Amino acid sequence: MASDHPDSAIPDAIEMFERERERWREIDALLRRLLSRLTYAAEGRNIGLDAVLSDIRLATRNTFDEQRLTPLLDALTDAVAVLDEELAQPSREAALPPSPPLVPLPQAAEPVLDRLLLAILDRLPLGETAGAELESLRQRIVGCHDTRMLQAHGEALAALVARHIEQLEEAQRTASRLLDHVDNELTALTEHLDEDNQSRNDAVMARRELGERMAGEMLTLRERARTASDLPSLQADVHARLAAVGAHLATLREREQTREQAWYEHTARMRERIRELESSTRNMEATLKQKLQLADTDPLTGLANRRALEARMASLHESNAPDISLLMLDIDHFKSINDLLGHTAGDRALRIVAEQLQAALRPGDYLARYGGEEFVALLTADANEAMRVAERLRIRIGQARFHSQNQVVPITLSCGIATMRDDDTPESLFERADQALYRAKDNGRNRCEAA
Ligand SMILES: Nc1nc2c(ncn2[C@@H]2O[C@H](COP(=O)(O)OP(=O)(O)OP(=O)(O)O)[C@@H](O)[C@H]2O)c(=O)[nH]1
Repeated sequence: MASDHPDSAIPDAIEMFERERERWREIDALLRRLLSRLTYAAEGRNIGLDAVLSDIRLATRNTFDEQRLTPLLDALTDAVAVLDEELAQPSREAALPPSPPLVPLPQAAEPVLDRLLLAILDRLPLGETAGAELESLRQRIVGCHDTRMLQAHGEALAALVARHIEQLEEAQRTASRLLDHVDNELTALTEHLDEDNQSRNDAVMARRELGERMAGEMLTLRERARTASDLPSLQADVHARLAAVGAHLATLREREQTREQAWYEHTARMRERIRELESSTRNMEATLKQKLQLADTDPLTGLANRRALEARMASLHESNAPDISLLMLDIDHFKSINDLLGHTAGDRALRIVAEQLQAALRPGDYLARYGGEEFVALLTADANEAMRVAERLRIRIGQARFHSQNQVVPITLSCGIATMRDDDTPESLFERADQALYRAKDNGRNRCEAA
């Protein structure tokens, strides 16, 4: 989580970018493995197609090499077109060179692939910009059982991940540039202080030099007074010496004034630079705070997202806070709301549920959107109190009037509740609440079950 201390905002942000980049790299690797499996799954239909699939596997083994992939994708399209033609004209089969026997796809392969892609999608942190694209991809994957289409969706997902990694790297480069800027300004400030010190040392030396000269003049005068034979020549000598001392003083004053003037100008310039530095640091801090906050916020509902929730659970666990209960709240049959009323209405329903839940909780309680149509509330409450709160939330959502296409759409939710035990970790607490939620679903939905 971001610290409020200004000194740590930049390192926190850089650390966050590093973590995010690592996560996206893992996803990137996962997608490449997935793509590789997809190509294996599609093999055995046509020699040409097999060759292209093998090349695609090689081209994506370590990274997505766009330059190599683009011609391969064209070749893939051609190979698939040939395959389509072969399938459409079985009578030509005899004239074609013998193909290896068709290896039937395992029955479970396609549904597994679409579930696998959906599982990856669910694990992706939905940034504000990627969110809409990912959701549209989700819609295309749901219910799709065509291996080739799934492969194309996998590639689209991979491209999106690659773009996101690029954006993260750019954000990290920006933070580094800002750090360099601060570093340069601080170096300039240190140099100014060094110069200032030097100038003070010079002034001290000049004063010491004047003191020594005055002492010399006084010594000479005293000697002249002792050996002087007549008063007029002594007077003339005293005047001459005093004039010399006066000249020394005037030179020193002039030098001091010049030095002082230079010092004022230099200091004014430095003050200006410090003001600029403060202002750019403030802007930078605000931008980074905003970025950190966005990284912890679900763009659709404005609630904390899964990442923020996990951090919150970890810190509650570390602090040994007593009486922590976790409520896992899942909207019932949400898919049918999407299917019947459309995705936009589904989004609106999610926002309304989020508002209703937030309004029904106490200020100290913590609410997050865990993903999809699932919300999590963290309460300071024992098991009995947690059940009361969960029931209150369930009833409130059941009574909320959600309107779409001139009809009232009933929305209910099911809830699983777990209260932290001594031997619990954040994961086990979550797991127990999840199991209780499944029981609530199995037992008919629109109900709460405690672990
Ligand atoms: N509109 C919208 N739909 C979403 C979003 N995130 C996930 N979904 C959809 O939520 C639906 C969840 O469906 P399921 O997991 O089958 O669950 P359900 O229909 O609520 O059924 P039960 O939980 O068993 O009662 C899927 O259709 C997802 O596409 C979102 O941000 N907006």
